[in-house]
Amino acid sequence: MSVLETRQLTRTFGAVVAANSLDVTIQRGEIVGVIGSNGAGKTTFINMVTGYLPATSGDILYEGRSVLGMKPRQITRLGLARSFQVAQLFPQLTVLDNVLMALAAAHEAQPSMLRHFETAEAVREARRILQAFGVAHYADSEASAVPQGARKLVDIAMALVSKPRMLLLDEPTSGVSADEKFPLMDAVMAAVRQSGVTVLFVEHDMEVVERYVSRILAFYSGEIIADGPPAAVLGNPRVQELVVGKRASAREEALA
Ligand SMILES: Nc1ncnc2c1ncn2[C@@H]1O[C@H](COP(=O)(O)OP(=O)(O)OP(=O)(O)O)[C@@H](O)[C@H]1O
Repeated sequence: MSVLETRQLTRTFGAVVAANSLDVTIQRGEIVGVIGSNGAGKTTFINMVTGYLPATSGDILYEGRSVLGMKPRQITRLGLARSFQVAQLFPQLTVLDNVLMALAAAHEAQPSMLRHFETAEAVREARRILQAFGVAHYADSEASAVPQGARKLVDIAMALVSKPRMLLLDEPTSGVSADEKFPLMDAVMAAVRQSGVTVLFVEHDMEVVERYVSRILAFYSGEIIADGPPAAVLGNPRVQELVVGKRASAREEALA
């Protein structure tokens, strides 16, 4: 059985068709990269699948069950977690306390019960998670004082504490320096392999995509114009013209 399946999934914003009848099937254990130029519909797709944006029409099946119309929390509880383009940490709390909060949320604790998640066992589990992501040395630092790459890792670690079976990452390397991006992705992938979670991530950096994924979905103007192994998709002339080329020229313009 597939982990995720969308059927004719569509979202419009007025006259803009941000997702046009998307049929996507993701199998267990796949690591899938989603690429596309600005405005191609990547975030719209992730937001619909995770319940942050209602679909205009179509269906979304997670492990064979429709999650259409469910709230983000309900979808997370079913085992489909996500991280955001900007790390969603409580800046004044320490990194350890952020992970403890995520552990409490994963157990659906009420605020009055949060104290129960500061047990020696919970702290040990939180430290183990930080260790798995290579950021244990930041455990007692305030989240706002931690470098961007490490903050992103903590954010992704927090998405994994609920032990999801599928993880959606929106631009894990955005805002991260060139030096940090491969160590960050190595740490994420090591943790992902350990947990066996299926991953789909949006990524603008083709070097990152090529290195870490087994399959690419290329979006353009709300449609998927190519779907397959990295070499085939990145070598596809339409992808080169409409996705890779556009990104390269946008970068050149920005540098000019
Ligand atoms: N809330 C909204 N209201 C109106 N239009 C929207 C809204 N969200 C997205 N759109 C439009 O839908 C289209 C797809 O946008 P989306 O953000 O999904 O693209 P993207 O591929 O994630 O782009 P980026 O790489 O810039 O994040 C764009 O034309 C965008 O302007």
